[in-house]
Amino acid sequence: MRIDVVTIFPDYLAPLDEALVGRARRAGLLDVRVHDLRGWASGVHKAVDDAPYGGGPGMLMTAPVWGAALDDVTSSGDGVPRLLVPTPAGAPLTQRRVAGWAGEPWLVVACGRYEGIDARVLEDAATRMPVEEVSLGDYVLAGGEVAALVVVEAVSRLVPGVLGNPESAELDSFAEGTGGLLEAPAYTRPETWRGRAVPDVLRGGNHAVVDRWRRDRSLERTAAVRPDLLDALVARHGAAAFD
Ligand SMILES: O=C(OCc1ccccc1)c1cn[nH]c1
Repeated sequence: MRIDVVTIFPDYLAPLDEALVGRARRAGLLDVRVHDLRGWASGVHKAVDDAPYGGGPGMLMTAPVWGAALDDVTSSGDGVPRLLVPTPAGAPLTQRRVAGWAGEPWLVVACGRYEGIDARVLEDAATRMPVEEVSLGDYVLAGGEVAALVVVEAVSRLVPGVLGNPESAELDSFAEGTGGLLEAPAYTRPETWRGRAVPDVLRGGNHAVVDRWRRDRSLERTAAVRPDLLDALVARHGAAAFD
């Protein structure tokens, strides 16, 4: 899979050289390319922003610069990429969307800064490729770079071969393996730590009992922390959601 990231702060994406994503890049499983948007800005100041029409605070990133950058980046590979744009105004990021993107051959992530990007950029891009605006949550960051790190990491770990043990992705919270519930509490050695013992059921060898115990803890935790997820499960499976 290829992932391109366009940003005015390329060094903000340095963490993609580290750990899981870094290893996958070096193993040739991921082709991640970071581009400095200013490479497509002209003039001595290489301006990428300007004041918003209609007034309002702050500055906007201009269409000519983003248009030129996206033209080059999205025509530099095989086929047509899916363009992802982190923004508070986007649709919520979910594991389901991440899983869909992990099946794509090529993603491009556009990192906004200031108050965002001139609306015509995404309108224009959408005439040539799929474009999705994505929100990490109902808060505002200073720019899209941190969100890009989240999206790249979430997608990368689902790319075949990237995770050492593919089963761990199946048992993530929100994944199908846990039936869309939150993960149960987990334990490792030592068996007792500061007077707290690992639950007996986990130290026995009975896998059916362990699975039941984990499911019950997942249901309890989901009911306590994310009743919305539980409601969705019940809506989908009825009482079987508690099996
Ligand atoms: O702040 C965010 O994106 C960066 C961004 C993009 C455009 C203008 C300002 C900031 C964000 C918040 N939740 N999800 C994404």
